[in-house]
Amino acid sequence: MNLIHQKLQEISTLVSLTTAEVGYTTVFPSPADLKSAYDFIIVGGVITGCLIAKRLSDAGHSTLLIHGPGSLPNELTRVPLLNLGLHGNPDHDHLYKSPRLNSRWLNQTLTYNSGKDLGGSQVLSAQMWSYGKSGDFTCWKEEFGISEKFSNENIRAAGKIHEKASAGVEGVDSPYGESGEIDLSLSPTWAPYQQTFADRFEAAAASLTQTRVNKDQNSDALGFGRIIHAVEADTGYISTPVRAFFENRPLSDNLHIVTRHMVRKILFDMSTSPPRATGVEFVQAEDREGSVVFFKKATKRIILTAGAIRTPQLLALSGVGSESDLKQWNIEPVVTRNGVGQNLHDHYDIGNAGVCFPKGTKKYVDFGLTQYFNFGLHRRGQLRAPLGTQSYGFFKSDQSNLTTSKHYFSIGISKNNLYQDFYLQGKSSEGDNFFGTLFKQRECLLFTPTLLHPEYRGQITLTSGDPLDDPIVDLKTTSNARDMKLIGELWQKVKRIAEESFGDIGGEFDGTPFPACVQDLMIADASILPCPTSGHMLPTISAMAEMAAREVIRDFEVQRSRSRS
Ligand SMILES: Cc1cc2nc3c(=O)[nH]c(=O)nc-3n(C[C@H](O)[C@H](O)[C@H](O)COP(=O)(O)OP(=O)(O)OC[C@H]3O[C@@H](n4cnc5c(N)ncnc54)[C@H](O)[C@@H]3O)c2cc1C
Repeated sequence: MNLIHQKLQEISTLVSLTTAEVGYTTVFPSPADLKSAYDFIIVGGVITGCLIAKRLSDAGHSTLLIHGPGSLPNELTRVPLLNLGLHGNPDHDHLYKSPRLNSRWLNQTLTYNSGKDLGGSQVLSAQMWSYGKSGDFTCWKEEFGISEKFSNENIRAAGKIHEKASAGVEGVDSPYGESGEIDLSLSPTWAPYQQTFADRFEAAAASLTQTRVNKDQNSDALGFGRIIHAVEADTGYISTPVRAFFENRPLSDNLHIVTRHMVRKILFDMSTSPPRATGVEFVQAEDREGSVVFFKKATKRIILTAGAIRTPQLLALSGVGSESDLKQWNIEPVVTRNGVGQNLHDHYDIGNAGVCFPKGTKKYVDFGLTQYFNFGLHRRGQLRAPLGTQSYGFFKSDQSNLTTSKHYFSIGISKNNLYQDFYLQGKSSEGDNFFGTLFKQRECLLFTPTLLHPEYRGQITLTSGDPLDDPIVDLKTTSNARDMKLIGELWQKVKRIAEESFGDIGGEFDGTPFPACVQDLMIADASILPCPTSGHMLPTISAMAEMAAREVIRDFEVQRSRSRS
């Protein structure tokens, strides 16, 4: 673990210990006080789970949301950037492990971050919101047979309600979209560099993908443009699902939320065909013996939003899984589905490609202690843009030619980024101790070449029949020769752009294509996404959750009016 990370963790642990979970007690009853049956039970309080729970309960359905093993995100982790301190902290991060890679990859074990607290990985995330482009969704339909309902147009329309016009950072006032609970602000641009980078990106994109770059990344096509951050316009806080949907808002009596508990089984009625999900069995997250087991019924539906890793695990443990898993762990089959736990994938990401400018060579706002005070007292300043990321570029392959075997990649530019290598490898005259590097920040850029459509496919494997045990997460990222070749090429391209533009690039690369930042790989809920889009996951999955909630509400309205007539 790097030094800055370690310090941030210490700060966030301290904050966890000192911050009371104020104002939530009535919202979170103890399991003993719950009703025996609800209309809906939602498993996993991630952005999708929180959103659907809010919508269903507001529509009059009694709803139980069960989330574990974490609890509420603590106060200071809402401050952009300090949430990095949760990464690698076992109280807040599942820290899933891959099997050991082979010797060619240095026998390493890869670690995947995944949030434990209510809000799931969004609590750990960088809060960048950009949609993919229409070709991604066409590809879902054409290659994976996904319904037309999940077209780019429908996803964008559903996500639009959270794109709020606001001046997120001083001097920026760009109207965008409507208003919604997830408070999205636009980050400022890197105006002086924007054109230079756009030109350079375009040239590199053209040489790699033989296509042009489209400038408007947030329109149908992807290109170079601004990114939206989930930062509340009023407070500057990160807009987590908990804040967006539950905090300081009148809550419907229809909604009960239980944290620190894990659902360990979905219960089925086997007398119907196909079997019907009727309830859940759950235990306290620390209760490994399962000495107290709770059972709750769902009269209408159970909605699984336990994430890309735990949703397949829970399905398998409940008897909906591959023949081999069910047999190995003596699980009574409900329905055999060999696909459960397969087809796991995400983008490739190479980090650590930073360029630092010595202080004073360019115009920039110093990122010092005053920034923290400024944010703390007035919610102003650079910290209102999490990580200081101010713009982003995406390249794309020819949209008409989009298949999963074609590749995409993106390059991020970031200012005041807190990645270790920025600080420790930059040419700082301020020394490289923690405070020297954190508070005497120079102007930095981050390039993140990303292979958005890799060919590799990984899998989730059960390690036992105990739901509290982590499954093995094996993305098999290094298994595909074409992916490895492309990622190496991308790195070289980015390195060249950085070197030609600004001199030395931080970090050494020996020509071997190794996904260095793979431990920070993002895991989206692969149980609903057939393949990652070329944007970020949060807007797409929250838009899908809006659509799901609407559909469920409509379904039950129709049923109710039928039964009345
Ligand atoms: C470090 C990091 C940075 C990221 N940055 C960005 C970004 O900038 N932009 C972006 O769009 N996306 C980002 N992402 C990705 C984004 O956060 C995820 O795609 C999204 O949160 C995934 O949501 P999910 O529904 O799959 O579930 P997850 O967020 O994985 O959460 C699942 C939750 O369910 C709980 N759970 C699991 N099993 C059970 C059970 N049996 N009972 C009760 N609860 C259970 C888990 O504890 C967990 O908290 C980032 C992710 C990470 C890890």
